[in-house]
Amino acid sequence: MRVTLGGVNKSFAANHILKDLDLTFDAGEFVTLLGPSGCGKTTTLRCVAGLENPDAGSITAGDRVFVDASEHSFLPPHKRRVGMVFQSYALWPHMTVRSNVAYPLKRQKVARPEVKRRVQETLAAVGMQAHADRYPHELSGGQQQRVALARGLVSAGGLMLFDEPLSNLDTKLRTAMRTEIQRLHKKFGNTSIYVTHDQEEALALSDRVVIMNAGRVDQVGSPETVHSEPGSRFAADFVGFENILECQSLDSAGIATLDGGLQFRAGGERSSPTPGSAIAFRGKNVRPGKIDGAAIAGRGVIRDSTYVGEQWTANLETPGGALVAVAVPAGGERFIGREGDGTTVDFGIRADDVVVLER
Ligand SMILES: Nc1ncnc2c1ncn2[C@@H]1O[C@H](COP(=O)(O)OP(=O)(O)OP(=O)(O)O)[C@@H](O)[C@H]1O
Repeated sequence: MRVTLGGVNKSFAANHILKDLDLTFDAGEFVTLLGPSGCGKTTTLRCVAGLENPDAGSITAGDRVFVDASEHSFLPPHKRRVGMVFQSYALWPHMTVRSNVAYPLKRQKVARPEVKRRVQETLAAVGMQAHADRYPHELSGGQQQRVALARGLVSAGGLMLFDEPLSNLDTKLRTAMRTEIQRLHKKFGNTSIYVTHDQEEALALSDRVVIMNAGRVDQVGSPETVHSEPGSRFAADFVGFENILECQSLDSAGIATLDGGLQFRAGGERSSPTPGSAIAFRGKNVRPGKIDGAAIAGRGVIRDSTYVGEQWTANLETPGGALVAVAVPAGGERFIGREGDGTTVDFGIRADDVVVLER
């Protein structure tokens, strides 16, 4: 089911939360809304579910109009046939697993034999049929989340909404449930809209990632694109580019002077800097020594070196006062761990590891 949001705006009192949101989700696609706390992800999801009513704009799903503010039309939530899974599971404590999953179908006035069949089928799909007669408090967190998934799936007429469903689970279970969500998404073929602030989760699950910033779409792209080619300073920072240096000036040969006096010589596949642009690179791409054909080459004093298990992190303080964050694998041949704070080292960054940010 194709879902389209056109010009969606939503305010709570004087706070303008969603600002002219245009988004399209293709049939059967898995799309994640990724962004920091408060950027409006949940509000977007709640507008699609019908739990909030946008002040302006429209939302359509397939050939159905969920809401069109200009026409004052609003389809109530239970008529949208949307499956929703919440962080808190939101299971009814006084109902068995079976009754929890059957609940949305009963609200839709589905005939009894069909309710029975669909509940059984869905509980089997999430591996919970053996626990059908238990109550939520008799289940582990992971099992409760499976029931919540089943309840969402049973009522999803082509559209599933997930609001940080894995946040309450421990790391190991979270990874297992991620695989499970992917498997169920493929099996049921719903369009899935998934909200998270966890970058790794978004990359692992999605066909496309929507990065949201303060109620607007900042960037939309494949997981690979948003990870390696962020479109803005905000997106770069959010997906973990530790270094974002402003381009202070540009000479006629196209060499940019960055914060702290570092120089950037454009090359490779990436575009050239322009005045007002910034340069971003990851700490793991800062290489030790003098690098042949480096786009950025410098020297810095190692500061703040910290061992964090798999790697060392540190800042390299350049003579011009810039701090360049580095992350190097622990136990390797590379600098930081061996040299330690206070040592001056050469470093370089290759052109292919640098992204030029125009906004
Ligand atoms: N019912 C409400 N009344 C007033 N303000 C609200 C309401 N719901 C959300 N907000 C505000 O809207 C903003 C966006 O909230 P929303 O829950 O959509 O963000 P989010 O991106 O999902 O963040 P989080 O990851 O923390 O859930 C926040 O500032 C929040 O306080």
